[in-house]
Amino acid sequence: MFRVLVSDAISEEGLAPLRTSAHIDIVQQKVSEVEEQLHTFDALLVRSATKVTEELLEKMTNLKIVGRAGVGVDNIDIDAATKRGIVVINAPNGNTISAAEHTFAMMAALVRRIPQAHISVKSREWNRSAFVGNELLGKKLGVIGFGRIGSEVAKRARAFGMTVHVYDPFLTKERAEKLGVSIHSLDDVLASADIITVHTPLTKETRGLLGTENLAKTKKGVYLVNCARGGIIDEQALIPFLENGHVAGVALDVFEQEPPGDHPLLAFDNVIVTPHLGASTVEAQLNVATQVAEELLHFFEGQPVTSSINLPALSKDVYEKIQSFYHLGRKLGLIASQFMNIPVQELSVTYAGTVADLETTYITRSLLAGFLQPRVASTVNEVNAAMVAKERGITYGEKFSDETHGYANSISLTVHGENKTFTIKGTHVPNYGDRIVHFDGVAIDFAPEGHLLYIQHQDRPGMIGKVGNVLGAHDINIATMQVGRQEAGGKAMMILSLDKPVDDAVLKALTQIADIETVKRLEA
Ligand SMILES: NC(=O)C1=CN([C@@H]2O[C@H](COP(=O)(O)OP(=O)(O)OC[C@H]3O[C@@H](n4cnc5c(N)ncnc54)[C@H](O)[C@@H]3O)[C@@H](O)[C@H]2O)C=CC1
Ligand SMILES: O=C(O)C(=O)COP(=O)(O)O
Repeated sequence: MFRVLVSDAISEEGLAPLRTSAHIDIVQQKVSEVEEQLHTFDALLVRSATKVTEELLEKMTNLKIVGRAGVGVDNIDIDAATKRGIVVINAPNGNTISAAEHTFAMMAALVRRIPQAHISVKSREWNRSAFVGNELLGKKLGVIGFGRIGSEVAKRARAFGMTVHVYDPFLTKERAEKLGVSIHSLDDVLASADIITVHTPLTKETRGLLGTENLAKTKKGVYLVNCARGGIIDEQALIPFLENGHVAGVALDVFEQEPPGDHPLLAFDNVIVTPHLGASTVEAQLNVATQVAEELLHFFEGQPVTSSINLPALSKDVYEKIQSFYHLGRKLGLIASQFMNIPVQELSVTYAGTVADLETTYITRSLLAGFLQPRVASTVNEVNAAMVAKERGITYGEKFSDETHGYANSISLTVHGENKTFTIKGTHVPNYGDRIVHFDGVAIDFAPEGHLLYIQHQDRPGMIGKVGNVLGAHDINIATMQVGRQEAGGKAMMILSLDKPVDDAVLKALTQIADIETVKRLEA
């Protein structure tokens, strides 16, 4: 049973696919109402109200996934989630149109002073001359951040006969041309626009993007719109520009602190506001809830999630192709880590044959996770493997080789430790399974499954019998046994697959057999 905590208001209809699953238990409560149960939840579903802090994640010890039914994830500590191997997903496009339409509605309301006029008429006044506005036709709209919402706002602006000047450092010329807008520097947009609307995420770079210095570069009489995130326009810095009339009006759907309380900006007649309503439509809420609910179902079924913030994107098609290699990678890492149970500095992974053409980032992350898992107490998975490796000073790299040595595909892992280097190579045989075909310089062939025993010995007659005797005396059944050697009479090895794990006494008894040099337990 998977327990899902839904801590913000999320569309009931969108959650329906989760409700129909017999394996999912949904609890709809605020975090503060379930303090005692926080450690029991596998998933957390939020909008922007719940703050998913490191402190909260610390308490949610069983948490595997955070779903954001919306776009902005600035309320989620992504680094803290990643560190704990918690997948973070969002619904990147379910509310785009609603947010763009709200932005446009705010912009129109701002220049025609609709909210002020509305309040006036409701107060039984009829003062037509007090609410003379401006037309949008022919005006220059400056769009800062030209992603999904910014571009939808621009389309609507063009339909209103506006010219659109865009600043987005990541926007290509081709895309801008296709959408009928022109790219400019930030300074040019600031200096030329009659109305400026911001549509970036809130990041270190965009916090305070419209602060004192940049506001001073805007045209006198400029209108500003922020339906993205509070803080992109610096609220404190804005006040003097409103006081001296440099800024003609501001429309805000979002605030640095939500709710803003008794904020000084609210006192200005030409500041119009809504309580973070950009995504608040029936349509958008159904879209985003359905998107995250479907992703959660995939996740719990062990399928890939497509809109993760902290995992490489993986479609179902690609996932199906890499699935076998993903498991092989994990086994290679796991076995190598136990064999090299010493500090290591570097892992080098080489892909050859058909696997080399696939999305190997994911396979490498799985291999890394397998390698790191026996070394760290907390969960290591594809989400946090790279971060954990970095923390432990382990570097890793991928190589691609044309040399297949007769295998249709192979993954080879070389681990560099202080005084030792170890290489293991595996292949996946369709409809048969994973095989380890090279182990520490010796060609061999065994399945990386279950309780394995590695024995390195001198190549002498009778070794197999001696090992069999010791295991038999301890009532340990051998399922399979593979032998390999570098050369006749030289270094040789056995890999045994056993029905149960061996204890220290058995290891000791095996080590005492003459000509046996090393014995290691390997769990795969
Ligand atoms: N008010 C509301 O209810 C809603 C607000 N939002 C917010 O709207 C914003 C935009 O969302 P989307 O368009 O979906 O995101 P997006 O990721 O599609 O677009 C963001 C764009 O900002 C650009 N960008 C990033 N850093 C920049 C910088 N320093 N300067 C200029 N451009 C920069 C990116 O290149 C990208 O094109 C986000 O902050 C999101 O949280 C989204 C939905 C509803
Ligand atoms: O999706 C976003 O980024 C939003 O800002 C919408 O926030 P909400 O889900 O309405 O709390």
